[in-house]
Amino acid sequence: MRIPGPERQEDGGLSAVAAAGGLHRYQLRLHEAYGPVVRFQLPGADTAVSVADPVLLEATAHIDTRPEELFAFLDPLCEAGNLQVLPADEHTPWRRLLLSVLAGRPAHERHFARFAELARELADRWAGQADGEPVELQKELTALSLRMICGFALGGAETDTDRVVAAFEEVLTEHLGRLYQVARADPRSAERAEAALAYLRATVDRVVAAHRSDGRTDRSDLIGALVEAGQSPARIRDTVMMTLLAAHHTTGVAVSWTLHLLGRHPEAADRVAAELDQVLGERATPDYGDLRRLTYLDMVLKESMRLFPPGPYGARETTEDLVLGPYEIPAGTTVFYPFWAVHLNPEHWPEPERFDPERFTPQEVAKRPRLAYVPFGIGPRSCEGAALATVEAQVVLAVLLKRLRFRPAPGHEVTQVERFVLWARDGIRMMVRPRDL
Ligand code: HEM
Repeated sequence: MRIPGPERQEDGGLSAVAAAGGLHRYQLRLHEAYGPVVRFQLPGADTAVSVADPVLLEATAHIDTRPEELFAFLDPLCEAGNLQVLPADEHTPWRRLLLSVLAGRPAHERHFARFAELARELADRWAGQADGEPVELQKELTALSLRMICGFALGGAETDTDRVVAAFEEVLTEHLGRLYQVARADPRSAERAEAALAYLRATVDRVVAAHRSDGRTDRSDLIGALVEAGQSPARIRDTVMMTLLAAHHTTGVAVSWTLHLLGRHPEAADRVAAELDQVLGERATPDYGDLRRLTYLDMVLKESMRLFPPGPYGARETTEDLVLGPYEIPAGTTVFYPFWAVHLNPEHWPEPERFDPERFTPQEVAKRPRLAYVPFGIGPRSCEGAALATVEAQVVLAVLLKRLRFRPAPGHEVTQVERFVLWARDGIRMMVRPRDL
């Protein structure tokens, strides 16, 4: 059966996306009009097939190839081949290695105290915020998660975290600016980004050299694991760069969207605060072992990533013919993953726009198909950092919400824009006050 979809447009689909108010709204409209499988013009990829039904998605979950053209903007950040589009035979061992560190409890436990300390410093600063002055959550929380992941990936002692953070920001401003065709304020931005990238690579090389000379490594050490597995110096540099890139915006925005939602749902914020009081007592910060007892906080975080998935899309390329329900998809097709639209599919999420953490009780989760909720993507190219990101987000939320209360800044409108991550166009400004006041 022929896959339904709109007529082809001369401009490659750009004006249709713009007229809908962005790719997400366009996806919602397409799926409403044509059903769960839609053929459409995806800017940058000619034709793609979008799948918004979690049961049909299962038939794509094994695909291990991404379309190269959609990820070409990351080429300049990799020296040994773009990690997002590595061929499957190279990707599989690399993924296994990353998972052995990022998903492992030893790494989470080892870095936990530092994560909590960084969150506490931010809570201290916000607690002292002048009365009536809002804070900008998105900027501060993405900066916080960059600090966390720098410490995680590069270790502490020999690395100047402030300088690494500043260098990474330079690289990001230039390369994301190119992607989104945003004019850079600094005419020397490209030159500075090149120098910053060289500095970051040299920093990784120094950490690698230190590992080689002292020969010790354990399962909590990313660079140690890469060195031990015999990865080339260029691949190690690329992996650190990609980890910083994948980790900091996503985790920071997950926390800021969660606080945004709690600010608009005081009854849920009260319940989170009561849970924190019960689990932590007088303690200001959780231990690693406390996290699994913060069940309501976890439900809130999940509901937030359903409504505002930090990574709203994914894509694959079929390497063989595929049957999707009544449709046949030939090899070489771009399959577009509209994770955000999947999260709003009314068949599995009644009143999909409503914030309701109760959707994530174990009983409710068991009623839904596995792929109805996919904030970390699908299959062999899904996010290797999912477990680490969850620990980071939980500890930051626990520390902030034990101490502080957030409410919307009067007159500030929060507007979503789809970038590399789901971003708030003008930031997320909120009023913060200590809970005991
Ligand atoms: C809340 C935070 C995060 C969210 C929502 C998120 C989400 C995602 C999504 C949607 C993808 C694409 C998956 C797909 O195509 O199926 C992805 C890929 C990836 N993420 Fe995350 N991520 C987060 C944090 C992190 C962290 C902390 C790290 C590393 C420490 C990380 C490392 C990666 C890597 C390396 C990939 C590429 C996967 C591959 O090609 O094998 N992410 N992430």
